[in-house]
Amino acid sequence: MQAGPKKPMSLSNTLGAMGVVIIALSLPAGWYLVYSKNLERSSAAAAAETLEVVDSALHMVEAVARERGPSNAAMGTREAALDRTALDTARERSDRALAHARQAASTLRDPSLRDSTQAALSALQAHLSQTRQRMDDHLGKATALREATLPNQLIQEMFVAADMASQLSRGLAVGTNSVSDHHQSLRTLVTRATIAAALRDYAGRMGSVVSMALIRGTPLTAEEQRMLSRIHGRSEEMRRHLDLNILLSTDAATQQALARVDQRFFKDGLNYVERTQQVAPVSASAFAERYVPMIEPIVDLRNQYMRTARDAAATSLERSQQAQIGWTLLSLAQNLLVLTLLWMVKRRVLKPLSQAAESLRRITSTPAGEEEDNSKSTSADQDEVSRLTELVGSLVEQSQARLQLEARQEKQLLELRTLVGVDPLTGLENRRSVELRAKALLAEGKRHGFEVCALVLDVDHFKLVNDRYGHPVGDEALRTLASVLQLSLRCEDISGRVGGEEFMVLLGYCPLNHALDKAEMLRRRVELRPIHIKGLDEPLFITVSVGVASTNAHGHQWDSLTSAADRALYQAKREGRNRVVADDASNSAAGALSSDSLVSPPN
Ligand SMILES: Nc1nc2c(ncn2[C@@H]2O[C@H](COP(=O)(O)OP(=O)(O)OP(=O)(O)O)[C@@H](O)[C@H]2O)c(=O)[nH]1
Repeated sequence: MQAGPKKPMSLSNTLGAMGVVIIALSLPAGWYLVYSKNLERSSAAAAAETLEVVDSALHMVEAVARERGPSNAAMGTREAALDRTALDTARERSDRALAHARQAASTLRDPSLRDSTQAALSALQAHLSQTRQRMDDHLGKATALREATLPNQLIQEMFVAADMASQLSRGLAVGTNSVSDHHQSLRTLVTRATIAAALRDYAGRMGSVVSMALIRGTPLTAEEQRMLSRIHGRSEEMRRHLDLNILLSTDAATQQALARVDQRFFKDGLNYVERTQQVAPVSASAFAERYVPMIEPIVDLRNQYMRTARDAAATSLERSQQAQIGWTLLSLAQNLLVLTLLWMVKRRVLKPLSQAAESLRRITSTPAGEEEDNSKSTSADQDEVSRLTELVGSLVEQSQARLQLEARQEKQLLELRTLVGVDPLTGLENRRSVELRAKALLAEGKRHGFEVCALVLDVDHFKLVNDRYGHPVGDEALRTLASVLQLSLRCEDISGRVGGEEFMVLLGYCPLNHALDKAEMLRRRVELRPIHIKGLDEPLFITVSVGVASTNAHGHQWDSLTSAADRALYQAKREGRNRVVADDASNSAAGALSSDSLVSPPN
């Protein structure tokens, strides 16, 4: 079987298909956009949450480092004078910080980071417990029985605990980096906060080393000297890093915090440690009292970094939430707009087009009985516009045919009217009709003995009207004259156009004096009737000359009566036009009759 020619799709269906394609393309694009914005938002949320965990870890690092001070003091105090209050408070603070860090770590989204953090926290807790137990055993012994080298070992173990806590916080900071790939500023801030926390630990270690010597009451050992210079070296390294940050930082609060660390720890604090070794020794608690406030600005700096990081994370989260909402709404609005546009085109363009095509189809449909033109395509094969175009084409064809038909009909009507005795220009009777009816009237007048008068009216200087204003204006003048006749005569009077600009009126049962009055009235009305011509400012006026003849003078014969009226008309023309003249014989007959006061007998 051979496949037929492919049918074009209707515009409505094309529009529908376009809508489906646009929506099908834009939905995944919109979805992808919203999805990627959602990823950014959850990445920002995860970064903000991880920051909290890092912050709690840094607090823990500090708490563990601070536990060393009371531990040192306790180990350097004689058994009898031992007051554990400060030590217990410091341990409780460390435990609280550890518990808080453990709780915060449980919220981490990355399971491997969460598990490794929990494991590191457990290890730290175990190490601390063990070290504390050994310390408590040591403190429980009488001073004389105490092992002399154990405090140093235990302080070393506390250093290990601090190292474990620092390592844990660095691991978390690295974890934060992976979460906040899109948040470069967060990464930098967390790294700096970690450095500050590490610096705080090193500063504390310096104090611990010096305190131990002060507690012992002996100068620093060679090992302690090496340890101090190592710590000093690391601290200076961090200082260089932080000084570099001063140059990079644009935040005034951070710059102030950095300047305070520089002044209080790197200048005052390190000088004090140096002096304490060389000049007269002080008590451990007096040293701690002066030294600890000098390292506090490092904690402030760390807090400042974390504060800035938290603010940046919150701003980033807020922005990404707004962006997600914005893009979701935009994507929805775009789809809605496309659908609305398509719907409007369908409703405002295609529907009226179809309705217009349907109306045209009804107008142009082949009348019943006639055969359909099979060469024309059917509506099902076409779209709305081609259908409408074809229908308009056939409507134009039909109108042209109709116009030709109307012209033919008008011509036929003209011929018909001439045949039935109507003058086509004025609508009055033509010469033939006037003559027929006049002869009937004359015959009746003759039989019943009544007088008939004939009036012949001729437009004066009509040739001039034609020559000056053109033939159409002349025609209009003739129509005006005809309307004056129609409005002025009785229905039983006979009137008609018998020549170019010549009209005739026959009045039955009419004596000559009445006929003359009537003729005068007609002449007057024509003279006064303005003819308004398009394009002319002033109206046109015409006059007529009227010739009148009576059967009383000429008998009831058509030829003799009309000849007499014609003669009277020529006389009126000769006498100057725009006047009514009765022929002499008619006047005489009327004169004789009026003197006799008699009605003329029938001929
Ligand atoms: N517009 C128009 N002119 C017509 C018609 N029939 C005759 N005429 C014109 O009427 C004019 C008659 O001119 P004339 O016979 O010279 O008479 P006139 O100019 O009226 O002069 P007088 O009768 O002597 O006053 C001619 O120019 C004819 O062409 C018609 O149906 N329409």
